[in-house]
Amino acid sequence: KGTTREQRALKYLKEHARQGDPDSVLETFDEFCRTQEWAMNAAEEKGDILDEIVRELQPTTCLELGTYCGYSAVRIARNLSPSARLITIEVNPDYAAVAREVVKLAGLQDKIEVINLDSADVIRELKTKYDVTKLDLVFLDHWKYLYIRDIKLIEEEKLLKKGSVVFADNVIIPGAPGYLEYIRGSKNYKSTFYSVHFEYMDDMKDGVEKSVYIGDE
Ligand SMILES: O=c1[nH]cnc2c(O)cc(-c3ccc(F)cc3)c(-c3ccc(F)cc3)c12
Ligand SMILES: [Mg+2]
Repeated sequence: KGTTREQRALKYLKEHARQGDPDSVLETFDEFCRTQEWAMNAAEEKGDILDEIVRELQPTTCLELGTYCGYSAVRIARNLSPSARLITIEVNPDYAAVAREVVKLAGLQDKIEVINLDSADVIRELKTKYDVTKLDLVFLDHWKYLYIRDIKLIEEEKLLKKGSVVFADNVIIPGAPGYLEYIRGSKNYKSTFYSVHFEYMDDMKDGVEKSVYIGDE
């Protein structure tokens, strides 16, 4: 079959979701993952916690590391205020291409910017090239070994302010070696762990970690 799983998911979304309706795109993607093929979306319990964070925080500037097909980008952006924006970084060009289509299908292309580059390179240029002053919300959902590298880089760039939230997926499966020790051991964060089901798998447990930045500006 010449198509990839991500292309098949996009095809399904284009055929079954309502254009311009983020909720429909998410519901349809969940249906695809439950009935056709599993995909690594921060969905269900993970998505519910993400929704809660966005609704409570009302972030103006959000950064997501690891776009994949754009599911969580749509999930975040659908709850953002009119002038708020999400920058999401995806190193894999095939995933980024699908994500851009999913974002367009949801009608959120004015709120979401998908960048097909390495996260470290973009983080270093957020202030100068991407017109960012501070990040209100960071969602870590890319490669487990990069969580600690990138959070340190974000701190180095002084991109966090008191109250900024760093939300990390997969801290149990597959785990984020070093990240949990680092963030829980840091005096600059107040962290909370949530035990959740692994996306679309009722018999597997994963974990997400919500860390509020309390350190110096
Ligand atoms: O890489 C991921 N990035 C962001 N979120 C992920 C997620 O929510 C789940 C998984 C995941 C998939 C299958 C499995 F059996 C266990 C875990 C992965 C992942 C991990 C290692 C891999 F080798 C390939 C995929 C990611
Ligand atoms: Mg994940």
